[in-house]
Amino acid sequence: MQLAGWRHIYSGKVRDLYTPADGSDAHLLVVASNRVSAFDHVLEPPIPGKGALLTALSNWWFARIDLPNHLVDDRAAAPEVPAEVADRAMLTRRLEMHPIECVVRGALTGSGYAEYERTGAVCGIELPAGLRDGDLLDTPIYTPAYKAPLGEHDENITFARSVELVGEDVATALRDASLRLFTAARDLAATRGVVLADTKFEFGRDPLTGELVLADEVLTSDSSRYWDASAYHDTALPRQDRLASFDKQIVRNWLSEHWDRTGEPPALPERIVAQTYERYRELYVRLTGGEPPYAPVAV
Ligand SMILES: N#Cc1c(N)ncnc1-c1cnn(Cc2cccc(F)c2)c1
Repeated sequence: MQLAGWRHIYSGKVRDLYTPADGSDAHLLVVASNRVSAFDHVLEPPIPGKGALLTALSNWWFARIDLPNHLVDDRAAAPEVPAEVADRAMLTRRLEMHPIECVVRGALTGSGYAEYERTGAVCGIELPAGLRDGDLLDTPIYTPAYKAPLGEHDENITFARSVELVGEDVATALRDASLRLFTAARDLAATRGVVLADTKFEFGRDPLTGELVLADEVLTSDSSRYWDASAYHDTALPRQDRLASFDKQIVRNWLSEHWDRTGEPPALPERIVAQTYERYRELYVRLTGGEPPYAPVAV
């Protein structure tokens, strides 16, 4: 997408990164698309309103986190944010990003559970035997990953390896901040009937002050797993329903019934698009207590 005053430099599955077209290097524009991904595929069509809703959720969390973050407050000294993306863009300070995905897990699932099944540990952290997919951990664990080159899969590493990569002081600060932020967010989500199972933070160093700065998006359902607490604790439900991702399960269930996982996935029907937006909206309302800033035009 062309944006006046900005040059596109990278597209992830669901977000796009821009640098100022005038060549200045103090800022970046992070634009959340309406794209949705599942099973490592970007799906069609986009979900109208998704980008704006997740940007609002990230901003809501940033405002409640007592750490310096990369959002630009004083926009007078920064390039203008184009109106067409204003509700789904973050104008940020450009940081020297640490090459670590700071993953914190309060429950064992996904790649963490797969590693546990193979080794009995995750990122070198030994866990009790007999844990099952989705089990809550007695205490959250920090399971960092080394950020692979853009577009490749990240590699789970031990804390000791993160020390080798970024030094003892930074590695310790990343771990301690990530565990503290996760625990606070998990406890807040629990009061809203939502289980925060895991999340991923990214941090950078401010080149002007040297301080540790929270970057990227925070605690969105693209960077985190959120489950409905009542379903999660209903042990009579099938496990897949107890661990249903708040926002993507509708899409995953429909694809499981309409795609054999070969070739490209079929386009989502309009009703699945509408139901999926409603799930994003329900998560936003449950967590924040307010309405999201944007509702797609009724079709
Ligand atoms: N945030 C931030 C940030 C910053 N404030 N300063 C320097 N670099 C980054 C930065 C670099 N990669 N990413 C991940 C990313 C985000 C959005 C879209 C993508 F495709 C990829 C973040």
